[in-house]
Amino acid sequence: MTEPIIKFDKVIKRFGDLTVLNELDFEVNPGEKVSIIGPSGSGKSTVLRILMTLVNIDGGMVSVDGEPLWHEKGQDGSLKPASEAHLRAMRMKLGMVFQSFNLFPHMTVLRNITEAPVRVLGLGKKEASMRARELLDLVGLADQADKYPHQLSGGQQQRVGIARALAMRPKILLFDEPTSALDPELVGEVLNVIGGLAEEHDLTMLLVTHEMRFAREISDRVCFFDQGQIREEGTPEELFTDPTEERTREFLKAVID
Ligand SMILES: Nc1ncnc2c1ncn2[C@@H]1O[C@H](COP(=O)(O)OP(=O)(O)OP(=O)(O)O)[C@@H](O)[C@H]1O
Repeated sequence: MTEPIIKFDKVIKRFGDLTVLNELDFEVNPGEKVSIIGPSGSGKSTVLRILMTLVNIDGGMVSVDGEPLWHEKGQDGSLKPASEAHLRAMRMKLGMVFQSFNLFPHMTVLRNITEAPVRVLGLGKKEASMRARELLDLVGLADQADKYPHQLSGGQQQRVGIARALAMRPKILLFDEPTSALDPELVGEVLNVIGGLAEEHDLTMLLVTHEMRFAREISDRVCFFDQGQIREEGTPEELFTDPTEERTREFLKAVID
């Protein structure tokens, strides 16, 4: 059996009195494209933030690529909280595309993409530029390398965000509502790029989205989150056409109608 590349085992996350993840069990297999859907506040983005090591967990265990993420083995073999060095090493396995692009405003498009590979991976500038240009080509922006983010549309900026995440060659790519900050007419171009990646790459993809039609098209599996747990999951066909849970039906009716 394939080992999951992402595994949440009874994970608890609280913010003060609010329990956001309530003993969450969740797995993603290598190469799988999984969408997380669900009502606002159900903990979807928190799952991504935990994976990016932006927020710590309060209980349970998260593993990425077979290794504990928030823990590491001490000399006596027991698990202790992860050191900064362990978190940094684990973070390299993941890339994230943010809702608000998060590009460096004072750097050109090319430099936005080469910066981390040069600084973090130690790539030569020439090689990093060559790879960045290939990635810009992949996202349809080969002719925008020397522009600054403010000279691009939101859709173009988000495509640079995708190229920038890919430049670090992550095993897993996370998308946090990648189109929700865009004007409606710019959503399609970003979804096309993500859809193309999903089709052509063996990259593992985990996507939090409100775009139901898109989740349906690109996902191998869709998970419906509710109150910090997976209420229902299945193939897009199963979940969207014939959900078994009343709560899933209500949610889909509200967002699709
Ligand atoms: N840093 C934080 N401090 C306090 N509360 C937080 C923090 N981050 C998230 N929360 C709360 O945790 C809950 C879950 O947040 P999360 O962003 O994971 O929800 P979501 O399902 O992604 O929602 P949405 O679809 O609205 O983005 C929300 O009630 C949110 O207000």
